[in-house]
Amino acid sequence: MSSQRRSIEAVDANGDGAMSFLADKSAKVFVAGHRGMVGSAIHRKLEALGFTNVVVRTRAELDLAFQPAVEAFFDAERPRYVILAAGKVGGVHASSAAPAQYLTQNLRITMNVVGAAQRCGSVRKLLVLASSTIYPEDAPQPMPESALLSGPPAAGSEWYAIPKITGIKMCQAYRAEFGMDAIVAAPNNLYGPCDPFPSERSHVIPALIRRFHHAKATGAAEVAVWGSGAPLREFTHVDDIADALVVLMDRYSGAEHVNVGSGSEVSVRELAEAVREVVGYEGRVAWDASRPEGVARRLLDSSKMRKLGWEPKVALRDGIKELYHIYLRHQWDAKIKRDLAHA
Ligand SMILES: NC(=O)C1=CN([C@@H]2O[C@H](COP(=O)(O)OP(=O)(O)OC[C@H]3O[C@@H](n4cnc5c(N)ncnc54)[C@H](OP(=O)(O)O)[C@@H]3O)[C@@H](O)[C@H]2O)C=CC1
Ligand SMILES: C[C@H]1O[C@H](OP(=O)(O)OP(=O)(O)OC[C@H]2O[C@@H](n3cnc4c(=O)[nH]c(N)nc43)[C@H](O)[C@@H]2O)[C@@H](O)[C@@H](O)C1=O
Repeated sequence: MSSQRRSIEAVDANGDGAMSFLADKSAKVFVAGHRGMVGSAIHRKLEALGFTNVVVRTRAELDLAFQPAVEAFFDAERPRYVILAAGKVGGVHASSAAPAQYLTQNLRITMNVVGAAQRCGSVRKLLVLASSTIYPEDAPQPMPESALLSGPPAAGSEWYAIPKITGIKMCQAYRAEFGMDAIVAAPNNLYGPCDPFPSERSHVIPALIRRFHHAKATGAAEVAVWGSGAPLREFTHVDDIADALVVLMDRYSGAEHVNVGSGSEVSVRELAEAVREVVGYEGRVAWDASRPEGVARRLLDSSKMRKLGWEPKVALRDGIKELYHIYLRHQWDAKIKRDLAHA
């Protein structure tokens, strides 16, 4: 069967005769974190697929770190499916700069959502987002799912990685004790629309787009990029992740988490060169060794995800071009707002 055909066909994933996710488009689906990069991509994807009852809440409406509110929400809404894409997320510098917030916010959100989903009794399937940072720095590359807990996560990333590992273990525990169909996806570095562009805490791609654009606009002779340029990373576009999450919701039911990565690895140096070219900046790149370098390599073994019929579609350069256009549109909108305010 072709992967295209598999990707649109609804199957009985659990083998229990219950309707599959893709055949259940009028069921209530709660997407937690729908304004974020992953949450907005899955929200768009579900709407495009024809899901008619997707429930969302902003953080102001529902603080997922506050247990009584989360339980009241689940009791009132009684969703059939839940995708947990909310959390405190940031680039290489962010979690070590705010370790208490990363550890406690992410633990609270995961515990509250998984716990309330089980307690309310309506949830047929729950998907939690982990991350490739769960693996030890010396894991074999590409990293298989079995490398989990074969050593501690990289120093500095533990504040973010430990709640992610806890999420995997919670899903396994709830599956074992309550028979809950709780699954976990572990993506590698993601990029795409709704990845914020601010400076210090952002991920590398929006940070570089912003910096190269500013240098081009001001005629700066060089742009500083963090570290040595040597680290290797695997980037996956969020629209591809949204496809993968739908495949998992529809076809996967197992205690082990599932890696999701594009399989295309680039060095930070190659990435910076690609962003420089897309933006059209003609100056120099200067490597700033005083800024965080991150782990040397982080490539996922995504063969399990591929076997489920998922293939990434967005090439990195196309994704960077799309993001640069979004950035330019934001700049233009901001300029119009400023001009109107002063008119
Ligand atoms: N980005 C990446 O490269 C990767 C991400 N992941 C995982 O994917 C998931 C989504 O990440 P991503 O989309 O990038 O993150 P974003 O920061 O883009 O989005 C996270 C969302 O969670 C919401 N949120 C945070 N705290 C709360 C809270 N207390 N109550 C309600 N909502 C809250 C945020 O709301 P608000 O906008 O109001 O702050 C935001 O909408 C996370 O679990 C992350 O760990 C995994 C691998 C890589
Ligand atoms: C899977 C995992 O992915 C993310 O982990 P990360 O790889 O640390 O992400 P990053 O985008 O911050 O850095 C990637 C590389 O890029 C280099 N780099 C150069 N110049 C800048 C720069 O200006 N900013 C940033 N942030 N990095 C830079 C930086 O030194 C590093 O080598 C987590 O945020 C997390 O969300 C997650 O789950």
